[in-house]
Amino acid sequence: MTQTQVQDIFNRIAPVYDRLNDWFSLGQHRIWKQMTVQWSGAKPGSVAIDLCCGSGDLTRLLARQVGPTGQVYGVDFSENLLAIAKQHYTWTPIHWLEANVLHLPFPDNTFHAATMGYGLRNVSSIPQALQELHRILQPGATAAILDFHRPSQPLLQQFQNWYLNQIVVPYAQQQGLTEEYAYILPSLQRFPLGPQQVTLAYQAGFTHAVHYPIASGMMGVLVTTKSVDS
Ligand SMILES: C/C(=C\Cc1cc(O)c2ccccc2c1O)CCC[C@H](C)CCC[C@H](C)CCCC(C)C
Ligand SMILES: C[S@@+](CC[C@H](N)C(=O)[O-])C[C@H]1O[C@@H](n2cnc3c(N)ncnc32)[C@H](O)[C@@H]1O
Repeated sequence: MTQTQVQDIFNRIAPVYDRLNDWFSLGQHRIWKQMTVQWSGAKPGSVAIDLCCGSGDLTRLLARQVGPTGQVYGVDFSENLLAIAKQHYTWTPIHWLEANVLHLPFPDNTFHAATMGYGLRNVSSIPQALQELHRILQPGATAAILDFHRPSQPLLQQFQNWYLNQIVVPYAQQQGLTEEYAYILPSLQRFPLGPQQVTLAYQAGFTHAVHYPIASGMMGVLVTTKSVDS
């Protein structure tokens, strides 16, 4: 799928994106995103960035974590999802940026922490995204990258496939978004498993990387740190 096709998918689902995420995950995605913020190591006063921020719910959790003395940037190339993100008020001002995370307009070694929620599986080049992420992080900084994951247990794999095909897609079809949500399962099947994500992080220059399966292995968080000697 090309970058433009991905951009079009998210521009089209923008009006229902948050609501369907809450429904389909029974609200659990908010917990998964809070876990991601915790794993990023962001703390009060940090200068942090949320890549592929979409409608900004993870970005707002990051802003709450860094507090009024910190700074947060939310970056996405979906104009329609960013428009939704900008509608929300937050105590900590968030800098919203419409940009491609493969070509970020930030100097090297800028950020104390980074998050990415359900973005890595959707970029056109995972290695390039990880290299750009490594470049903008300060030495010693950590990124936490949340996405789908394929559970190792066959029964859970069958449940995940069934849920996506028999619950998610049919309901999305009622919203006229069949193609958009039918994209999830094949994108998940192409997505590297945890150990492969760790290898990709090391190849991008990170010196520490761990993948944590969550939600019975149906989701996962890659936590990776840039060397203090970078
Ligand atoms: C927030 C979530 C998914 C974000 C998301 C990511 C994508 O790449 C998409 C691509 C195309 C359309 C939409 C998305 C998209 O919304 C995770 C929660 C939403 C999921 C659709 C629900 C998946 C649920 C698990 C497979 C099983 C959960 C079982 C339990 C009932 C919680
Ligand atoms: C599934 S949404 C995730 C949104 C949000 N992070 C969340 O956790 O709900 C994936 C987002 O990645 C964005 N995206 C995909 N590739 C991108 C790229 N190369 N540059 C910027 N944004 C990108 C899409 O526009 C979309 O908003």
